[in-house]
Amino acid sequence: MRLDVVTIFPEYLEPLNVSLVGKARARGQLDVHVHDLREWTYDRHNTVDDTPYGGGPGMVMKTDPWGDALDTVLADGYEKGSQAPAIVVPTPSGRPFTQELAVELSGRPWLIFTPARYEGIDRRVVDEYAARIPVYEVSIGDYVLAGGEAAVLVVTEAVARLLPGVLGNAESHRDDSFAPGPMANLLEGPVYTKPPAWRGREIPEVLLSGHHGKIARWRRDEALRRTTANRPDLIERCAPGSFDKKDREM
Ligand SMILES: N#Cc1c(-c2ccc3ccn(Cc4ccccn4)c3c2)n[nH]c1N
Repeated sequence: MRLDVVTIFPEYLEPLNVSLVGKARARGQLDVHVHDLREWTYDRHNTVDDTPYGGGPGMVMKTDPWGDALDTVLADGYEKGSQAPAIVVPTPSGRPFTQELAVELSGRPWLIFTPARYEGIDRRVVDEYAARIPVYEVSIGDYVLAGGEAAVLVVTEAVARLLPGVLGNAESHRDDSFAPGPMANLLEGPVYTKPPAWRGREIPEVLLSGHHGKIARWRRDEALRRTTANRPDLIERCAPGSFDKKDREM
């Protein structure tokens, strides 16, 4: 997968050099290019913003730098053999970024992220490119950030971990919160490791029993308990009859 990021804060994307994404880059599973939007400005102040038409607070990011940057990025990718790009626009007004959307994006060969600042990008930029390639406008949550770079880090990590061979244990996806299967729409339950006792707190006995069926049942019960407590909305999403009455009275 090729990832391009166009930003006025390229240093914000330094975390893409470390940990899971950094290792995937080193193994050649991810080809990441971070671009400084100001390289496509030609005035002495490298201006990327201007006042909003219609008045209102803040500034809007100008069309030309984004158009020139995206044209250059697209030309470079095509020239190097990349195909089927999609643009990902982080925005507070976007569709919720979910595990399902992460799975969809992980199936694409080339993502171009356009994290903006100020009040966002002139709408005509999105309209220009949406006319010829898929554009995903996504929000990582119901809170307001000052820009889209943090969202790029979130989306990139959620997508990269789904790429074949990136997560060491191929089974790890199976128990993901929100992943399809028996744990779909359930949050992960508690996890434990050695020592068996710590400051007088012991491990749930079932986890030391070696009885895989009982352990699986306990984990599912704990996931249901945590989901009921923290995300009752997810319980409603589960298929009717997923849990018998006893399950839900825990
Ligand atoms: N994803 C995501 C986001 C963002 C986000 C993403 C990109 C930009 C570019 C500028 N701003 C500031 C801003 C504040 C208010 C109204 C418009 N724009 C962004 C905020 N906020 N919250 C999320 N879940």
